This record gives sequence, structure tokens and C-alpha cells, in this order.
Amino acid sequence: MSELMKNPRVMRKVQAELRDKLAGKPRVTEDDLSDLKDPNYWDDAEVFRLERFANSTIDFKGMDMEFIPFGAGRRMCSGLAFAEAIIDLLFSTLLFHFDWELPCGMTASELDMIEEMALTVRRKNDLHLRPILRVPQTQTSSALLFCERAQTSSVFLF
Ligand code: HEM
Repeated sequence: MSELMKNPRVMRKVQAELRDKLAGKPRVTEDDLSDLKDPNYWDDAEVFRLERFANSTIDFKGMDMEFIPFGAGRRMCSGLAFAEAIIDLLFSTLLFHFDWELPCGMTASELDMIEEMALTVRRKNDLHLRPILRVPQTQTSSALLFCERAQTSSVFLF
């Protein structure tokens, strides 16, 4: 907002674009902004399709501006290397050893995806899952111990 106030030309441009697009509407809703990932850069921009990154040369470390999960520039995430290592290890461990079920016969289409805006965007409601052990461990890891303990109480809070 500070930058927009300092640059009235940009402020006017953004406002004109919004007012043109939302002409006649009483307020802005999330649906009105659904094309903010830009379909010029992403096929099916609104679809969760992890494969899109499999053979991609797009850099997520702040070099390619269409994809900056850790931000970019001087104030970008200083935990990037740590997060990258931990998330790969954690998710690979969870997905390798366990299948995952929604509780009480709930289907994927019934799963609520409501988000809550805070310092970061997160799920509004906890994700309750049931882990089913498929590949038992041969060595103890803390992630597995956690899941195995959760498995005994049948519901896993994520
Ligand atoms: C998936 C995991 C993570 C994501 C997606 C993420 C994302 C981000 C983003 C988008 C920013 C703001 C960057 C900007 O303003 O341009 C940020 C800042 C920051 N992150 Fe992360 N982050 C993650 C994990 C972590 C971890 C594990 C740590 C610490 C161990 C960490 C420490 C920080 C710090 C200290 C900043 C502030 C940097 C500054 O303002 O100079 N982050 N992060």
C-alpha cells in the first residue's frame, strides 16, 4: 500500500483495472480474483497438478517470478534450505510408509478446503486423517513414531 501511495500512476492503473472488471458488483469476492494465477504462464492455473513441476525448469528460489513460494529478493525466506530438506523428508516418509484415509467414510469431494488468512494462509479447520501402515520401518524415525502413536488412536491430526 505504501508503494501504491508513492506511485499514483500505478494506483490509478490497478484501481481502473479492478473497477472495470468488477463493474456493477457491490463488493470484491475471492471468485472475482480467480484468474490471478496467470493462465498466460500456467496451464489450468486453478487445478492442483503437481506434475506440472516434474520436468519444469522453473526455479522456486526467487528467480522466476511466476512461482515464488519462498518470496524473492532481499527479504525472501531465510529458512528455504531448511524447509526444503525437512519437507521432502517428512512428506516422503509419510507417503512411503502409510496410506491415508479420511475419517468416517468421508469422500475427497466432501473435504473442506476453507483457508484462514493470518501471517500465512493455513487451513481453517484441522485435517483429520487415518494413517494405515503399508511399509513398516526397519529403523526408528521420529515422524514414524508419531504416526504409529496416532494410528493407535485411529485419528491423526495434521
Ligand atoms: C514450506 C515452508 C516455508 C515457506 C513456504 C516459507 C515462505 C516464506 C515467505 C513467502 C516469506 C516472505 C518472503 C518475502 O517477503 O519475500 C518467508 C520469510 C521468512 N521465513 Fe519462511 N517459509 C517456509 C519455512 C521457513 C522455515 C522452516 C524457516 C526457519 C527455520 C523460515 C524462516 C523465515 C524467516 C526468518 C523469514 C523472514 C525473512 C526476512 O524478512 O528477512 N521459513 N518465508
